[in-house]
Amino acid sequence: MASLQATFYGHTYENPFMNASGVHCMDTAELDGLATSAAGSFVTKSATAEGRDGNPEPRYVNLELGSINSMGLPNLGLAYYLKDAIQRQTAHPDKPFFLSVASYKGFDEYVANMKAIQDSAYTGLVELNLSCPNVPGKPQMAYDFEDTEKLLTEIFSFYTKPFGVKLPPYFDFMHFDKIAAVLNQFDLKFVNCINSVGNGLYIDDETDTVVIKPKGGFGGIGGEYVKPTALANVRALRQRLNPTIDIIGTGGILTGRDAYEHLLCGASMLQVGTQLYKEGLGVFDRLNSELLDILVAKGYNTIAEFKGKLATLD
Ligand SMILES: O=C1NC(=O)NC(C(=O)O)N1
Repeated sequence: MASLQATFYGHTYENPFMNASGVHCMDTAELDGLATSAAGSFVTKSATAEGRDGNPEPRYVNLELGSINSMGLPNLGLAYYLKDAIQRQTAHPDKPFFLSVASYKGFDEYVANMKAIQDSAYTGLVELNLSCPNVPGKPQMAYDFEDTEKLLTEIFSFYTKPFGVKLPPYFDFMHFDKIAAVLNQFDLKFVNCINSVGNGLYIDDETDTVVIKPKGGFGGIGGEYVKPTALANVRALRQRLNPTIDIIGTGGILTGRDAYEHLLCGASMLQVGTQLYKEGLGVFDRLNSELLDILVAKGYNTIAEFKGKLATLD
């Protein structure tokens, strides 16, 4: 009997599907919706030290082939998500989830946020977001290899709980090599590839105008547009990272086939952003059904039978 069970950091999830941070995860009510949906797990909106309104609207637009966003890390603040997470881990110890952490101010805030989690009663997984492309004037941490190494060195000097990092897309083998060489030095539990493809531009064909307000219309791109880049990053990082570091595949998952391809490239868990925004929580019922149909059609009983087994033409 085919099963979509996914093992990740010592827990067996009913299926590999989750939301992508930022979608349907702003507050306790939205998180409760994810927790009772067909998703195997879920992640919170990236928290900064203080709550933030984020960038001016319009700041998210659905497009025919995906989405563009420049939210600017709107969130209710780390203390809110920590309180929710501690209540949640106590009420449902059998349903682990991910707490996403970012930084508005840069290096020092990343450290302070991780110190706050280390000193808290939260014992679950953390997704350290090193790749928000939408804070005006702030570079994406993970595009600075030296700073990323410095930050992880500082965090691992005090942080003893399990965590992983959310990466931006890379587009050059030299960059795949460099980020993997940095990450392989640390006891990371996972890497999430990819965050949105940063600073794209979409023009409205009736008004000849950009469609989002922040940064003159520049925003992170998600959806069908990004699947080839997402698959490449999952595959390249899987080929380069220590096997102890799992991979979460994010980017361009609209169908069971897209999910299957991310798994072929080596992903263990799968995050859905744009299509969850467009379709709502029912997307998880559909994706589970479509992915299961693919396993059955191919004669697989488990994901392990094909995970990471993308064939090449050599
Ligand atoms: O990491 C992020 N990626 C995005 O595409 N958008 C959000 C945001 O702007 O808050 N953050």
